Amino acid sequence: MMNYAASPDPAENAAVIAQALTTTRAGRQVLRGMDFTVPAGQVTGLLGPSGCGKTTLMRAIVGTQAKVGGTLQVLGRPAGDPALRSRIGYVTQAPSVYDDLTVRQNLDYFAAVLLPGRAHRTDRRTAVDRAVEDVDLADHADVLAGRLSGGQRSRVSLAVALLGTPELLVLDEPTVGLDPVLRRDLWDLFHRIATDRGTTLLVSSHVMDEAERCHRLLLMREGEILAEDTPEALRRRNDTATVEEAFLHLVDAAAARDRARTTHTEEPRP
Ligand SMILES: Nc1ncnc2c1ncn2[C@@H]1O[C@H](COP(=O)(O)OP(=O)(O)OP(=O)(O)O)[C@@H](O)[C@H]1O
Repeated sequence: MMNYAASPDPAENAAVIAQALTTTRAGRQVLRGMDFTVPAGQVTGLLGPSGCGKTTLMRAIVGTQAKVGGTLQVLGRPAGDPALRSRIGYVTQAPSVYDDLTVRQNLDYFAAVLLPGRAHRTDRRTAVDRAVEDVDLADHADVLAGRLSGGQRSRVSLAVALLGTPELLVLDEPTVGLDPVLRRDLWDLFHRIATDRGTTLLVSSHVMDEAERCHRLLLMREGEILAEDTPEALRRRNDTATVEEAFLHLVDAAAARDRARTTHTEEPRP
């Protein structure tokens, strides 16, 4: 079983602090009063079944989600504060790259937005070279993005997010559809980014074996936090061999509580 060292008190040095966080989408409550922290400089996994609200939560953190209630502090500022824009990298599920540009041209384009002007020419080139190396696409730098595999295109998106050397990197299911070797390589990259640069990573997934690769986990179900802890502590506390079993145990317990609550509410008065 993998164990990554994590600091003992995540709240002490938190990149994200949420209190009573709520939001609605299309009139439906999607986040239902969430309290959690994301420790700085670590890889935190956001795991939960499809539709539980992972993307919505990430959108709230990066400041693109409307109608967010409660308190949400990101890198010491309220979520959505314009000063946070250059400090956060966000990679959505759909790779945002231009198919008719090469990998390098895509990165040059985004680098020009981040670091405009002749004065930044050298910085732009350095940032693009480093991002291409980071995601291991140096051999494909001159290939059109439209001719890349799905995994390679996801890595171009990640390279774009790395260009601005963000303090917080929010990655929405970055390993979906990738083969096991690429998934392992990407997770190694996430850890290198956290260790070498002190970057905070929040990575969503619904693949439970990826949970074991995180320093810390936020387990979600139906817009609520089921558990927030290290993989090791979750296994130990639930007396299970894997995080997946711990998660299922917690889901069953939460479902039983919901059922009991419903039955109780429906009982006729004497
Ligand atoms: N654009 C939208 N308008 C209205 N409701 C939405 C929209 N996008 C998502 N929802 C609803 O919000 C809820 C949470 O969706 P969200 O995409 O955050 O879940 P998720 O956990 O990221 O799912 P997945 O793992 O499938 O990506 C779902 O019930 C979904 O139907």
